[in-house]
Amino acid sequence: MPTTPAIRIDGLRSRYGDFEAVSEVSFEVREGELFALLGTNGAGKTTTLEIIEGFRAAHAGTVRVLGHDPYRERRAVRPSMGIMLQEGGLFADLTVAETLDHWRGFVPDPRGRDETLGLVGLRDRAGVRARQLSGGQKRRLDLAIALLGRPRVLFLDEPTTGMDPEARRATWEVVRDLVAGGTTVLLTTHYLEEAEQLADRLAIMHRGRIEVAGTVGEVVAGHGDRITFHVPDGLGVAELPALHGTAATISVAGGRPLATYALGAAGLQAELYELLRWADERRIGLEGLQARSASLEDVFLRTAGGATR
Ligand SMILES: Nc1ncnc2c1ncn2[C@@H]1O[C@H](COP(=O)(O)OP(=O)(O)OP(=O)(O)O)[C@@H](O)[C@H]1O
Repeated sequence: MPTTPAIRIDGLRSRYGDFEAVSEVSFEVREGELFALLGTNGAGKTTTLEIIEGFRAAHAGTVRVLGHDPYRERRAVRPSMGIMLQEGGLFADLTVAETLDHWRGFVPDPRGRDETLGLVGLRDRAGVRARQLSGGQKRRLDLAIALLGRPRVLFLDEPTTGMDPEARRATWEVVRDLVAGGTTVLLTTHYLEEAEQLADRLAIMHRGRIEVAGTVGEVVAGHGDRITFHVPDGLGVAELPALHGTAATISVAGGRPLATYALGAAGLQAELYELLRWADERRIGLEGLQARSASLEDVFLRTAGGATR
């Protein structure tokens, strides 16, 4: 049975003066799913998020969070929302415990302080002042503040920026547990691996519009396969073969030229066979040879380059 989406955006537009930062954006976030909003710099993610959070009015279109207009019916919906601000809630001289105590005062029936610190792995930092925390620990304290009200809908704006890989993975576990417990999450991130790890569905924005949306599988489908290898020493780029008519593009990886074939319809097996036969006949070893499906990063880079338009 279809349920009402937790977030529904339809035909959203937003302008700064004459400049349209968000143009006709529509998407839904279902109750209990994690939806990732990705995009190039300046794509309009923050503007979209601020409108959904109720901080900014839309110029056109409809926005509903749990069935309410988050700007006009703020009081009805705000208690159900958790917003992870970018260090907005931290006071340099308050300890971690004092920071949470301060914010607990604004939330009806808040989550316990120790429980919240335990959730984000900051229990052993309770007595440390905010200004003495590392960048990643500050982000975890921002997350703790957002979780105090046991939100039904949680907004995470680049939640793991500044975290080391271990802290990032620990935060992903926290977020996974929240989603497993029924929390709806809208995430923005520049880390594509984060979206691949966490998102049930995602959208990629570019220049104010959503260019592609769906599950990771749906988004990468139709973007073909990739074959890559290091261009052998002494071989000119012009000497590389075209595989079923597709020429290699050259980038630099590890200080060496890397050949990439973005393949289409012929299929990976046939094109790989053609390449290996070519190399065999010339007794050339293909170092670092990889054959794989398109990744989210491939789709993102194509979107950023305008290739999907
Ligand atoms: N207050 C403002 N006044 C004028 N233009 C703005 C303002 N805020 C944002 N913009 C412009 O609107 C566009 C969208 O900005 P937004 O911050 O929403 O993008 P973003 O996707 O969050 O970018 P990033 O990933 O770089 O944070 C950009 O071109 C930006 O320069």
